Amino acid sequence: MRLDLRSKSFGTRPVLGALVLDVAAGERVALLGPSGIGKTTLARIVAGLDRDFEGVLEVPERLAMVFQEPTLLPWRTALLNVTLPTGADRETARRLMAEVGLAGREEAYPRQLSLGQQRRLGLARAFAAQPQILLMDEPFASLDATTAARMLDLTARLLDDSGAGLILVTHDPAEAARLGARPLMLSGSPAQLG
Ligand SMILES: Nc1ncnc2c1ncn2[C@@H]1O[C@H](COP(=O)(O)OP(=O)(O)OP(=O)(O)O)[C@@H](O)[C@H]1O
Repeated sequence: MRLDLRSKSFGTRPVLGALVLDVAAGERVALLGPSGIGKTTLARIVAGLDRDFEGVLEVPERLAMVFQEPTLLPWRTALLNVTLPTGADRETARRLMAEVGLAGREEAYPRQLSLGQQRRLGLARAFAAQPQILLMDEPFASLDATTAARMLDLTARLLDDSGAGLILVTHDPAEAARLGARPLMLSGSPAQLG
């Protein structure tokens, strides 16, 4: 994917200046930088969730996004939370649920799952979409250390198996290193990323 951003503002307030973000197929990059610098804004632009910017965006057909909040459908079972938004078949969904340690919980509703389990379900859903690029915005924040480490390991394995590229928004350079993601630092000045 490639984003040639000229500028991004919220109303009259400029948030991001000119930058180029270039991510080759299968490549993993991490967007790092201080709070408020615009990491989430940049990820939302790449995801197609924010089209109100000046610039040119080229993305592959299949993108998946994992947020800090799992954003599951509360009135659907865990299995349907994987199949419905992605179009994946039930077998694929079961296999991915098993890979993230949720075998046997297919018929559970999100509220019956712990936060860590909901996050893992969100991860299974993301990979069920067979993304060419996975976008993750602080996906390991507010998890206890053991759960976060487990999620990181799972993410690394699923990325290895699928060959998907990664754009990770994080505060933590160690997370980027664990996932083999090239660190890209957002700073206040015009940037060339990639
Ligand atoms: N919908 C919005 N409307 C107006 N301003 C916004 C909106 N979303 C973000 N901003 C502002 O844009 C700037 C960048 O926010 P963004 O969330 O992208 O930063 P971030 O680097 O991801 O921060 P953090 O690491 O704290 O999540 C901030 O000053 C924020 O207040």
